[in-house]
Amino acid sequence: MFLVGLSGGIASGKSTVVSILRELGCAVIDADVIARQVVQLGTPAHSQIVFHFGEEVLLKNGELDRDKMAAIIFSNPEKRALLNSITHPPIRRAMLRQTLCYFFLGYKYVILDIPLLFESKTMTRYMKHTVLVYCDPQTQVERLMRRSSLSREGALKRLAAQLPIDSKLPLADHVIDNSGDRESTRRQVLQLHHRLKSSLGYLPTRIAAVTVATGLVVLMWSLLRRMWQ
Ligand SMILES: CC(C)(COP(=O)(O)OP(=O)(O)OC[C@H]1O[C@@H](n2cnc3c(N)ncnc32)[C@H](O)[C@@H]1O)[C@@H](O)C(=O)NCCC(=O)NCCS
Ligand SMILES: Nc1ncnc2c1ncn2[C@@H]1O[C@H](COP(=O)(O)OP(=O)(O)OP(=O)(O)O)[C@@H](O)[C@H]1O
Repeated sequence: MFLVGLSGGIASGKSTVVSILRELGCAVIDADVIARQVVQLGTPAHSQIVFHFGEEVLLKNGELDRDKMAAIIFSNPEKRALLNSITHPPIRRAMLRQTLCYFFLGYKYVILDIPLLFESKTMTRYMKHTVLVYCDPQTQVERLMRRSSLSREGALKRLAAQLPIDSKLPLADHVIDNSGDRESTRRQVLQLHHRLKSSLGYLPTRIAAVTVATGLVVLMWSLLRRMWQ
């Protein structure tokens, strides 16, 4: 069993890649989806957000006003660190629970879609493979502006809240370049899928090696005991 960490930059195409991997039957956990669940009305994180940011970050129905929150945190690194400190611990716990569920269901590997994977100092060490969904920064800005109806300035602020995508290239084991069309991305995802599946092939070999080693230890132990008796 192993974990695959998938990341990228904002609007680089992580969700696009994830939907292809899901079509192929892979188990994928999306940190952005969990990030929405952990701040729902009535959760401890929601109360902490209200305590630290005030009721002005809420909609009339009491839910988090995500546009307002985004405007605050993408312009202010201290506020961003504060929101991260509230949301990241429950996000990590929920991801761990979902990962265990997938392993109990028999999945051999689970793909974790974590936007800030390479920004985190520790998370990559739990991943057998890391995947970067790359998109050249110019295309990334254009797609972000189109997708979120943001001004260029607003889009650049969001990019600045993350490590530059080019600096993540040497940190990843696999890169999917989503700067081109969707068909090219699909082809690369299929190749990645084959590579992940073939790395599973090593698992029986490792299990066999551990079994043989354990057998040898037991055999030597019983021989030594007979010699002493
Ligand atoms: C600020 C919030 C309310 C904005 O919500 P919104 O619906 O507009 O965006 P969404 O959640 O879909 O995120 C879109 C993308 O923004 C980027 N992003 C989100 N949060 C952060 C952050 N704290 N730092 C840097 N980039 C971020 C990621 O690339 C993410 O994929 C929301 O992103 C949030 O609660 N962020 C804090 C939790 C977090 O760090 N999430 C990232 C995954 S763990
Ligand atoms: N190859 C592509 N060609 C054209 N448009 C694309 C391509 N890939 C993704 N897009 C579009 O770019 C936008 C961002 O893609 P997507 O939502 O997959 O990125 P993301 O990395 O998941 O974003 P976020 O960081 O916000 O979670 C979407 O509007 C999507 O439809």
